[in-house]
Amino acid sequence: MRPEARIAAAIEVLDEIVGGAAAEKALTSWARRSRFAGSKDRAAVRDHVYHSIRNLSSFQSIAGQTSCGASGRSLMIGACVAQEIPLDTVFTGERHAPHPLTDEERAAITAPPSDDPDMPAWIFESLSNAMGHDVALQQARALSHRGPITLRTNLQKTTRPALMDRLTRAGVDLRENPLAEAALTLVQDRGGLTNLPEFQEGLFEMQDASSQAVVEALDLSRSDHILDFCAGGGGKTLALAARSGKVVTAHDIDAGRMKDLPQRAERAGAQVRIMRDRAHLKPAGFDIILIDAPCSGSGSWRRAPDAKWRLTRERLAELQAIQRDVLMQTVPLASAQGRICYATCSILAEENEVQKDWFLANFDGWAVHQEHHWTVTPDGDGFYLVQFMRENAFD
Ligand SMILES: C[S@@+](CC[C@H](N)C(=O)[O-])C[C@H]1O[C@@H](n2cnc3c(N)ncnc32)[C@H](O)[C@@H]1O
Repeated sequence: MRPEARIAAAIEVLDEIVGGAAAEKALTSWARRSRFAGSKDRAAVRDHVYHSIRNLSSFQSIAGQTSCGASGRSLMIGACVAQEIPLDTVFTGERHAPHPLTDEERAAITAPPSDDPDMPAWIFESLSNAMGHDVALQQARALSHRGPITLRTNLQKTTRPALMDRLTRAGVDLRENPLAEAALTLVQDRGGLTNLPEFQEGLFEMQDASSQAVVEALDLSRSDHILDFCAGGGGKTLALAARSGKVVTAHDIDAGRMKDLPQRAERAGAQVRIMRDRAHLKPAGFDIILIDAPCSGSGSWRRAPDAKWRLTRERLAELQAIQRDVLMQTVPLASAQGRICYATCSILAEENEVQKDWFLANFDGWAVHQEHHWTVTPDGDGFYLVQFMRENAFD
């Protein structure tokens, strides 16, 4: 496909997304009906689409439109202006290119805004209240860029330098990521990593560096019984198992999410015990309980940018209620010295500090052992971790 045809395809997909379709679904259905598109075309259309959703408000404003009146065409006009792509070379109307700009469209174009947070106003206000306007704007702008692609070296099977050496010889351009000791981040974007023999041998998993850093922040050395209470696909379960060398119990309310975990654990050489039924988890039986809580995902909105435009106050309140429920459920499972480690991939105080304060106010005898924030940076996503411990268990 020519560059203009890829932009026309992005316009088509974006129209579906602003009409309410989920971004991944809209891209998949476009790819299905566009058999002529090769892998590079699909990647290029995807890049256009994700970049436009991340910057939806800015690009709409360049095209002289509001966020409410978003359309694929105005978004791509804004995207081209922002990237200094001459509009007349793209909007030509020839073959599969989008049709030329009308006089009205041309007259509506304005300069790119410098301080648009590109998120709903109520969310930006909440971020600003928690971290101050300038930091909030810096975080919002960080979310408008593409996120890094990072691998986690399986330290049970190899070392980071050894893996880096093998992958470099296989043509993968990587850098050591300072956020986590097992993290290697792609310098040059490329797909197909999970087809490499190194992946099949279990030498690495795909995992954001902040997710890895959360696991690295936990002291697993004196913890024999480790529970990943919201295991999902098991990314953190495997990291916990690799780091501790111990059996990790994995649970999730939606057991279906853990369906690939046995196979992933086998590939990694990790010892994972899956517990589908919460009633079978041993009371007072765990020294480390990781809660990788369901959340807005605001710290990783670079990867799922439509989520930031869809989050509502009501949904956030629902998530907070679920997070509190999960915290409550884990208290009876913690051993006398046990730690409850509550994490979110969110930068919203409502899901982080507010939940910490709620826990401390509602559970007597518990205190904060450690608290960490990871902001959205070129190295990793935004994450939060607070570790609670019984006051009488402090050394
Ligand atoms: C952020 S995801 C976990 C991601 C996973 N830890 C990983 O690293 O790949 C949150 C998970 O919490 C699960 N969850 C939601 N409510 C829960 C509950 N009450 N008890 C246990 N798990 C729950 C969801 O099904 C979802 O898989």
